[in-house]
Amino acid sequence: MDNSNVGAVMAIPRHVAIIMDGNNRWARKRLLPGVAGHKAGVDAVRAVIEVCAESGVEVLTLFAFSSENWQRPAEEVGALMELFLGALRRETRKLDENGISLRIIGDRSRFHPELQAAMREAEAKTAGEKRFILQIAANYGGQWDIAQAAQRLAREVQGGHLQPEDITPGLLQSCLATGDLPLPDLCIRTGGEHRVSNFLLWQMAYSELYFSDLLWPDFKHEAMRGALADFAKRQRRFGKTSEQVEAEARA
Ligand SMILES: CC(C)=CCC/C(C)=C/CC/C(C)=C/CC/C(C)=C\CC/C(C)=C\CC/C(C)=C\CC/C(C)=C\CC/C(C)=C\CC/C(C)=C\CC/C(C)=C\CC/C(C)=C\COP(=O)(O)OP(=O)(O)O
Ligand SMILES: O=P(O)(O)OP(=O)(O)O
Ligand SMILES: [Mg+2]
Repeated sequence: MDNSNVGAVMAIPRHVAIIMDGNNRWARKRLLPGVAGHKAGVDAVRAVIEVCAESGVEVLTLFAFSSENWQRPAEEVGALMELFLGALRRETRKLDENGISLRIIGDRSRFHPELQAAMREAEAKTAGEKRFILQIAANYGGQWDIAQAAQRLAREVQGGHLQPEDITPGLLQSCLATGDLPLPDLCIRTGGEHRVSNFLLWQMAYSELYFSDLLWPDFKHEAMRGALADFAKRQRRFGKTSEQVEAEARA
């Protein structure tokens, strides 16, 4: 499977994925409740959308809530759900007016019906040919994504529409929640931890990883531009040698 894409040549990532970590620590440092950190994090969301859209990035995927985050205290989970609902109600029109299409990936069945309805409405309102796709991962887990793709394929085999040997990495990839989008070229994690926490496990096979010690609410325009500049300096080899990649660039 060819995992390379145009972004590799132009040095602008087509798809940026971000683990927005460090909101609670940001709040604690200010003696504020954790939810104040999540609220402050929404401004950083706005800043990275602006920088990515103006830089020519096509897809931005933000990890807003993992399949493991249900284990947090009930008050925090409740506050996050309120924040999601508020953002959907407040920001959908602005997204549409700015040529941004919203998509939500993850298992929605566990969300309150009101939140599920707001998600569907926001997606419908912003659907269509857009310059930029904002993808929010909510109740998302990379392991869940691979399992749901396997289930879809198993149903096809069971129905007699597919042979087991037809299941290739490319076919499985097309059944992931991000199936029709380019793979993430750049994956950023803020908050100083160096792990992927069950984010886009399959899709990150060849992503460039960028770790920032900044806590998410502090990751604004300048920090995002710094991450893009760092990406532009990297040589992506996809298994080849430097010499091969350089020769291809000259050709
Ligand atoms: C288009 C184009 C090309 C234009 C060019 C011109 C140009 C520049 C245009 C600019 C466009 C412009 C003006 C943009 C402005 C932006 C705009 C129009 C709107 C802003 C939109 C906005 C604020 C939000 C949009 C989202 C939305 C409408 C709704 C989605 C609702 C939803 C489901 C989620 C919302 C996400 C959100 C807003 C907040 C979530 C809270 C947050 C910040 C982070 C949560 C952090 C958390 C709970 C965990 C951390 C990360 C994680 C999920 C897991 C890993 O961490 P964890 O700690 O669990 O790991 P360990 O246990 O330690 O391992
Ligand atoms: O963004 P969060 O809630 O994961 O914060 P922290 O990592 O500081 O606990
Ligand atoms: Mg965290």
